[in-house]
Amino acid sequence: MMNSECLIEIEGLHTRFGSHVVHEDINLCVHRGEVLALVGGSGSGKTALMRQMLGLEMPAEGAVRIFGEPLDGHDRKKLQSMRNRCGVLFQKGALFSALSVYDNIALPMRELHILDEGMIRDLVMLKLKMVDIETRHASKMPAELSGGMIKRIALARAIALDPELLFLDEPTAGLDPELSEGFVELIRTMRTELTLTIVMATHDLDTLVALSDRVAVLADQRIVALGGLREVVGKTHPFITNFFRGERGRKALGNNGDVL
Ligand SMILES: Nc1ncnc2c1ncn2[C@@H]1O[C@H](COP(=O)(O)OP(=O)(O)OP(=O)(O)O)[C@@H](O)[C@H]1O
Repeated sequence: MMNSECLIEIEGLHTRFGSHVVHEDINLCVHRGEVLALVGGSGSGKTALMRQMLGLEMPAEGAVRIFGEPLDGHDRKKLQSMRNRCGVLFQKGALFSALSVYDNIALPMRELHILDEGMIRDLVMLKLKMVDIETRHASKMPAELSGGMIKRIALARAIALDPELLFLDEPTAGLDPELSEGFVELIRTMRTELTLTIVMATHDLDTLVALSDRVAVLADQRIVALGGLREVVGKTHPFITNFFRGERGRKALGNNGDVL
């Protein structure tokens, strides 16, 4: 049974690319208001799963519902209106290089065709403030910006339409530890201010510890563990042991593997 408490619900999902099986029988409920982290080895299908949650790709088998509605069988307009309730910060293509900071953030607003330029201007400036970027940078091009600024501006674009649901693919990849910490803090603030539900893929344990309420571990084409960090760390799957119990894990979780 589909559960009304689930902002995203996945039932019996299979993903295949030709003969390559990526997911087999994935079942998952993302609760409203939670931060759910997807972890798994490279190629375990974290990005593919998020793309299917957004309806950018369709599963070979199974069903995905977001906001209580199935993703298949909709016309483009309906699908677009569901996507407008989602913000996306994907690893690749964080910003359009040919557009200024201002135009990058304004783009999703303009695509709605209901806001006038004055209103868009106010909203762009507000979003820049929310991500701690001074408005004087609005006319800059992405090539003139540091990696940390690009992430913040990409986040400003992701929240341009005040989404309920935010997808983050490796949000702190490519940032040094200090910038990464600042960015995580920003996401935490944003989460509270905007009462967001977040689905995030990450390899970074510090990000995972700082942000996630629950963790879903993808391995062997399935979700092999799902729960709070403490619960997941206690499981004995080889991926989990390697991922959480190495030197990196001890640093992020504390010497005893304690997450608190
Ligand atoms: N459109 C596609 N066509 C063919 N194969 C694909 C496609 N998208 C993903 N794959 C394959 O599916 C598998 C899962 O890819 P995905 O990018 O979801 O993994 P991931 O867990 O996000 O990996 P990473 O941590 O490296 O980003 C990979 O083997 C990838 O090559």
